[in-house]
Amino acid sequence: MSFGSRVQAASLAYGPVCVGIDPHPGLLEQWGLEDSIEGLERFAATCVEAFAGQVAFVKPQSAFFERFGSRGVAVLERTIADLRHTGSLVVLDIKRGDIGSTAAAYATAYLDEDSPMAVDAVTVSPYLGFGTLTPFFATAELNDAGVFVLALTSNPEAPQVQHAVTESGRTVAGSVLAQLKAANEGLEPMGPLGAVVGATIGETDEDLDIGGPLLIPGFGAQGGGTGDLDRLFGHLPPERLLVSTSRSVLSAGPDAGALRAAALDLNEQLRRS
Ligand SMILES: O=C(O)c1cc(=O)[nH]c(=O)n1[C@@H]1O[C@H](COP(=O)(O)O)[C@@H](O)[C@H]1O
Repeated sequence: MSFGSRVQAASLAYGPVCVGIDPHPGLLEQWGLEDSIEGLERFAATCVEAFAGQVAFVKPQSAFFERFGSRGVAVLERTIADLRHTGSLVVLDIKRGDIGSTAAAYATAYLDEDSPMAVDAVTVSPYLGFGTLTPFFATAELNDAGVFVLALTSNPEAPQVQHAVTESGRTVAGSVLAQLKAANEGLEPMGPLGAVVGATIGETDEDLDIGGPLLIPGFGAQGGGTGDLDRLFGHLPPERLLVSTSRSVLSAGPDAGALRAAALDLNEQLRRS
């Protein structure tokens, strides 16, 4: 089943919420856990218990695992294995991007089903040139996986690069979005190539109708709300929108039931709005 079909099915079944698994030092403390490998293991296992098969999308943030070295990466690997094929799609947040030959190695590491770290989709950065992402797209296609390309990110520093105007007269973000749209063209119910567009970007004239999924961070802790979602994305099919939030759901922990309830409540709220 294509990634686009899987996104549509998961979103229709559960709603648009993508819960970020970000074992942030502040959250570990809030959950009464040590900022240690044992704390990380407990945090990740609780997230699996709370969210696996309960929400459409989960997005582990690799950085918070990598900071514990190889043992942290081993926890990430186990977390991915426990989350996959439960009904929830795993979007691994790695924001990788490099020259083509190295990009091919990253693509194999995360999108080849034979890899121990294989996931349903990854986040990538286009700032070495959109063409360097080709190995990610090719490996995704072979494995029915997806790729989310940074376009209009949620952080306040983003416009400096993303709003810059290119030789074509388009902005950098507009150029990324246009290339994704061209690559997704004709694919139903949507193509496998997504864009990252923050809920916090304010107004935009860019064409967000790329024929693929949008990963929408910045909802909750970074200030994005339902009004922003309606204004920016209300014209798009809802099953293409992955509303990503980490801290605002995770702060309901450490009880797995309370975490699950927070995610399900948010899905209800977004479905109604
Ligand atoms: O790709 C992302 O998920 C992402 C893109 C972006 O533009 N902004 C952004 O905050 N993120 C990630 O989304 C998560 C934000 O978490 P909260 O602000 O706690 O909801 C972090 O893991 C960020 O790395």
